Amino acid sequence: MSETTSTQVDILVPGKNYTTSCSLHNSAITITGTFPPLHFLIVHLGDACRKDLKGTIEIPFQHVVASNFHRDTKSLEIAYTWRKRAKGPLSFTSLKAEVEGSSLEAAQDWSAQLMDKAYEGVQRNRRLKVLVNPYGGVGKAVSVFTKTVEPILRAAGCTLDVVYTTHHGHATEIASKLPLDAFDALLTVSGDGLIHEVLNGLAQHSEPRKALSTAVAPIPTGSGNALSLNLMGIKDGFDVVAASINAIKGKPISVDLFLITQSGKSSISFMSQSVGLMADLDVGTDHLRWLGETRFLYGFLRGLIRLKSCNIELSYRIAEDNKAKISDTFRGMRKHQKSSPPSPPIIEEEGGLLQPKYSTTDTEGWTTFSKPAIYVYAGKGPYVGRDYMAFPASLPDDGLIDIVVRGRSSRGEILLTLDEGRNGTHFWNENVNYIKAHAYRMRPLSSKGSLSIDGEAFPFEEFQVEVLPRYGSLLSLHDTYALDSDFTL
Ligand SMILES: Nc1ncnc2c1ncn2[C@@H]1O[C@H](COP(=O)(O)OP(=O)(O)OP(=O)(O)O)[C@@H](O)[C@H]1O
Repeated sequence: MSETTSTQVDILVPGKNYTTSCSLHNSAITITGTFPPLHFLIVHLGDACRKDLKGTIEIPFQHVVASNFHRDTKSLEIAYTWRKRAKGPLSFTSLKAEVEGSSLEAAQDWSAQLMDKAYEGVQRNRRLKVLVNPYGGVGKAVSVFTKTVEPILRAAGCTLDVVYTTHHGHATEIASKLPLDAFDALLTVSGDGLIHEVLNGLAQHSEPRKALSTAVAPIPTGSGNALSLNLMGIKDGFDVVAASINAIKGKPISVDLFLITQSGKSSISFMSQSVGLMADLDVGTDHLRWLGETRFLYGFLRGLIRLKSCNIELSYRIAEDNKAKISDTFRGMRKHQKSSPPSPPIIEEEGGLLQPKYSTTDTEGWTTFSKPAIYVYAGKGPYVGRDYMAFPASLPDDGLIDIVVRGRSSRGEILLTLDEGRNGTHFWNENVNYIKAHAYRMRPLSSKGSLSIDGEAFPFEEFQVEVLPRYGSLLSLHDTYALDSDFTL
């Protein structure tokens, strides 16, 4: 066991035909005893529930969803998540048993202590607004929600207000009128498209800053689930059980958002903007949602066959474009910044949120990128897909946007970069420019092209982007982006 010095409240639990002993430690409970063969086999292959040869399993507190002791029946029920296979997804289960050898008070106290530890520093019984997109991804959101996610949220004592979206724009309508004090968090059972809608709805709220401070938590059921990957990591990013744990136990973190201005209209982006080859991944593959993530590969290959430079003019308000310096800052922040500093008090801005600070005609202090490019990809959050860490130097709240510009290249070179993109090493590729900026602007120099913002198609027309520092709030179990602990630039 990893912890030995701790609260030791043991309870003997004779189940229907087996006996176990539960103990509280510093970071986990242990259940020791003689298990019936099937239960033994299942439990002991687990990773979250570690084993030893004497028949002891360990359940980290973070995996404990609920513990209830029923005095009338003297029964204890512990609901928790665990992995059947070390690299497999999380499953939700519960252990039910009768308590023996302890007083009612001791058992009650033990169960209460377990709950205190399982929810340390976290508000329990969250009030959740849940938006389920029946249309997203491969169309399984409804059954995933009702069969897998909802039982976990209910077991955790959450109050749910569930809406199944009926049309494009529905989530924006709901978020724009959200009664802000009625909910602790807003869950999207969807892909990134619905999150884009939700954030735009919150920005259109009568109290936009307060509305945007509502913590958002994604349950990944779309074809693009980048936000979930960034919050939960590669291993758990597509795991709806892990995402449910995040929804009930994640802590709010502040993140930067982007304000997009195009043709006098403003909107919010939280993830990325792309033109050129990388926009082809999303734009025009919408009708292939049933393919799941494969639609992005199809879009990429189609773009690669047609390969051409994107005819645009890019300019930006630069913060840094020296890769060594960007890398140094990134490593320093990862090392020292375990959690974001507290958010400043919310002050609603006059004239509403969606007022750009930079005029679109301003040129002073703007740098123009003059070389030809195959694509420009700008955004926040390292992963844009499971196989593509587009912005490896991204930090959730540095007040900057990362801009990646791929210079003119052969198809072979691009394929190689794509492979480098799995772990972000394209950052160092000399044909890749990596810029940290406060704002940028893009002007198409021809009428043909694609612009993708957060995976949605936008008109291929001039637009400007500026960072809204720490305007957004997300739930996270990791305080920052969930990268492998050994990841470095
Ligand atoms: N009932 C509905 N019918 C049709 N479209 C809907 C419905 N509800 C939501 N939508 C739209 O579905 C789109 C895709 O949503 P979502 O992000 O959940 O799925 P996705 O497959 O991951 O898409 P993307 O990869 O583009 O983000 C959103 O733009 C949203 O407006």
